[in-house]
This record gives sequence, C-alpha cells and structure tokens, in this order.
Amino acid sequence: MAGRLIYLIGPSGSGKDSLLDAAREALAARDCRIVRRVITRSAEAKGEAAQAVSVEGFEALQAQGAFALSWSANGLHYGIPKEIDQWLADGHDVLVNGSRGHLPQARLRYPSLWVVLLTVDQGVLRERLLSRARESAEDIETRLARNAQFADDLQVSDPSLIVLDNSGALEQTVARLLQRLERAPACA
Ligand SMILES: Nc1ncnc2c1ncn2[C@@H]1O[C@H](COP(=O)(O)OP(=O)(O)OP(=O)(O)O)[C@@H](O)[C@H]1O
Ligand SMILES: O=P(O)(O)OC[C@H]1O[C@H](OP(=O)(O)O)[C@H](O)[C@@H]1O
Repeated sequence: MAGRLIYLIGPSGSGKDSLLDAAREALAARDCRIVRRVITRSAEAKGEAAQAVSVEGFEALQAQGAFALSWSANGLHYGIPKEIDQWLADGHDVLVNGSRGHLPQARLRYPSLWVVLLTVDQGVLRERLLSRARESAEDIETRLARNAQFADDLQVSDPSLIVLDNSGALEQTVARLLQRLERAPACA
C-alpha cells in the first residue's frame, strides 16, 4: 500500500522546522520520512538544514524534473525532491514542510494529501520571528503580512485539516502530531 504524503503548513515562524526536528526520531520510528528541501537560501542562514542552491542551480534542477513539488515565496524558491514519489510507492509515509500558497497545486498532484496546519497566536508569532532573527525586521513584517492572504482561504473548521496550535510548549505539539497521525486511517 502506498504511503501517506503529509503536508505541513503554517505561517512563517509557527514552528514547522522546530516540530519536524523535535518529532524526527519518533516519526522515523513510525516509518515516516521527512524530506530535505532544496531552497535558494544562503547556506549560512540560520534554521532548517535544507540543501541551499543558487537561483540558477534551482532552475537547472527544475528543468531536469528533479522536483515533485516546487513553489516560490518570500523571495525564495523551494523544491521537494522527486524521490518522495518512490518513497510513497514503497509504502513509506512522507512528511513535507509545505507552503500554504502552493496547497491547491499540491492537492492536484497528490489528491489524498494529508494537511497539517500549524497555528500560533499572532503576538507570539511576531515575538518568535523577532527572537529567531533569521530575517530583517522589514522581512519579518512582510512575512506577517503574508498571513492575511491565507486567513480566508484556509478553513480551520475544515474537518480534513489537522490543526495543531503551537502557541504553547513544543513537546505538547509533538505529542499531538504523533497522536493525530496514529489515529488517522491510512490513505488509499
Ligand atoms: N512551541 C514553541 N515554543 C517556543 N518557541 C518555539 C516553539 N516552536 C518554535 N519556536 C521558536 O520559534 C521560532 C520559529 O520556529 P521555526 O523556525 O521552527 O518556524 P517555521 O514555521 O519553520 O518558520 P519558517 O517557515 O519561517 O521557516 C524559532 O526560533 C523556534 O525556536
Ligand atoms: O507562506 P506559505 O506559502 O505558507 O509558505 C511559504 C514558504 O515559506 C516558509 O519557508 P521559510 O520561512 O522560508 O523557511 C514555508 O516553509 C514555505 O516553504
């Protein structure tokens, strides 16, 4: 049976990378693989251990068909390596750090996609982005403003969404993620 593709989304700073890092071992024990993204972010930038490439390098990979999913946001390009299709076909669950903006396209390509939406109080979000200090204050404001675009589109009441609030302790969010993935029936 094919594995599940789990697509983790949420505002910049909501804790997607932190959640993936904290849940990494437990997910691996459940045969769920976390994809390493390809991003046109400088290798020195703090945060996620992604593969950093130049814009030219990214475009070359895209032209070669190296990505299962790819999108642009926040002035960066993001790619999900095509190897996930083999992992899924082999029956492994796969967890992707996704994009809210790319969700419609991701659903078209993977109709049985599982969507996990990470939320956080807006005030907490601003504080976390500022203390992470990966972006400039101006870029942080741009990222916060981007959230408004998705407020109406993402229906938190949609029962097909797994909504996790990460305003509190990360350990609680990890526990809830594992619980929700455990309870949920396997995808066809
Ligand atoms: N539950 C939590 N409690 C306290 N701090 C947290 C929690 N979750 C994440 N953080 C902190 O918030 C900041 C943002 O988290 P993280 O980088 O994981 O977010 P992200 O959603 O991956 O953001 P981006 O999409 O911009 O990469 C980090 O400094 C992280 O340490
Ligand atoms: O705003 P939306 O479309 O949800 O996401 C856009 C992209 O921005 C974030 O990446 P990062 O903050 O650069 O690591 C997300 O992980 C996503 O890939």
